[in-house]
Amino acid sequence: MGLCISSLFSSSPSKTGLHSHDLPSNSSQFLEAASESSREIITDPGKILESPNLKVFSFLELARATKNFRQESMLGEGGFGRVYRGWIHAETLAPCVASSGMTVAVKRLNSESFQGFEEWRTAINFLGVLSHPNLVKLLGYCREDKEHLLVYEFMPKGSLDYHLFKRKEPFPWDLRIKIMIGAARGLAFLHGSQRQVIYRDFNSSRILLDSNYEVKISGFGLAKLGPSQGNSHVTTRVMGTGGYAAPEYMATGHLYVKSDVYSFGVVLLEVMTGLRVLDAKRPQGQANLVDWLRPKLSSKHKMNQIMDKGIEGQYSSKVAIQKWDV
Ligand SMILES: Nc1ncnc2c1ncn2[C@@H]1O[C@H](COP(=O)(O)OP(=O)(O)OP(=O)(O)O)[C@@H](O)[C@H]1O
Repeated sequence: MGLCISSLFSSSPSKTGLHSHDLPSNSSQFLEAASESSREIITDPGKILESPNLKVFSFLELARATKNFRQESMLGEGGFGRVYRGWIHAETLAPCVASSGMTVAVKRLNSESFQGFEEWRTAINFLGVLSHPNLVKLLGYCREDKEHLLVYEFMPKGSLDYHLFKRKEPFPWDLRIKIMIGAARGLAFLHGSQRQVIYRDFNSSRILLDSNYEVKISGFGLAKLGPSQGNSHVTTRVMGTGGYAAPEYMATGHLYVKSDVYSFGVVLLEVMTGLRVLDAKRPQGQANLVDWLRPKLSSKHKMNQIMDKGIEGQYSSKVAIQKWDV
């Protein structure tokens, strides 16, 4: 499988984490106040595996596991393929009948897409060796003729963007906080290895949730190894999701570890306001959440105004403002 990524990491990847000086000021304040995390991050149980521990599935096995990729098994659709619910035996990982064994999410990449293939390969290279409670677990993959598939553990509570923007009742504050802490730990693990990993596409649809609303960062199709020694950034084609990508990366193609931290700050803003980063239906001047709200972030009074009205009373406004007080 092309790159041997595991050899590029140190064996103790989780010591540094997200340092406050790496963060946009608001995110930094949030992380310090909300997670009290430095001690916990040091004992983070993430690890880099010596070699990938992935099952190679046949296409037939995955067709069986997903009931032949039928419509009712579909969980969602991304830019490069569809994701299906499937069932495999928990120990042997062999396909089994629906509702027995363990549920998995099977991503079937569009066979004609070169970018889809690149994302498939990158996801295997990184998730094959990176193991952390806040990163989604890749169980295996399949490559047969033009077919490229990935088999992930199933995340029953869906994605953060669903809970923030699509469900009817407001998503509770305590879960929002819990999720941002989990996401920060996942990113801290990626950033903490000697040869850092830049996730590059951090956004609220990439934050998947297990049955206890524990975060599993998914995707990894755009992940990149961080700069080699002595360099501050890697130069690369501009990719990612509009609204979340750091402006200097968009302008120059220079990708920093801090580019992920910028995206974390954008998701944090979505979590605080309950609003999507980009929404052309909002009044003029408000379509881009960051452009609209950035000037308000330094004012305690204005901060109160931008918090999601649906969760009023669920948090102490003093605490919310303190976290943003810069
Ligand atoms: N492990 C999983 N467990 C449960 N549902 C999942 C899982 N992975 C993906 N999904 C569902 O499938 C949908 C599509 O996922 P996918 O990763 O293909 O989309 P994406 O995030 O837009 O990525 P891309 O556009 O890069 O392919 C997600 O929105 C989610 O609802």
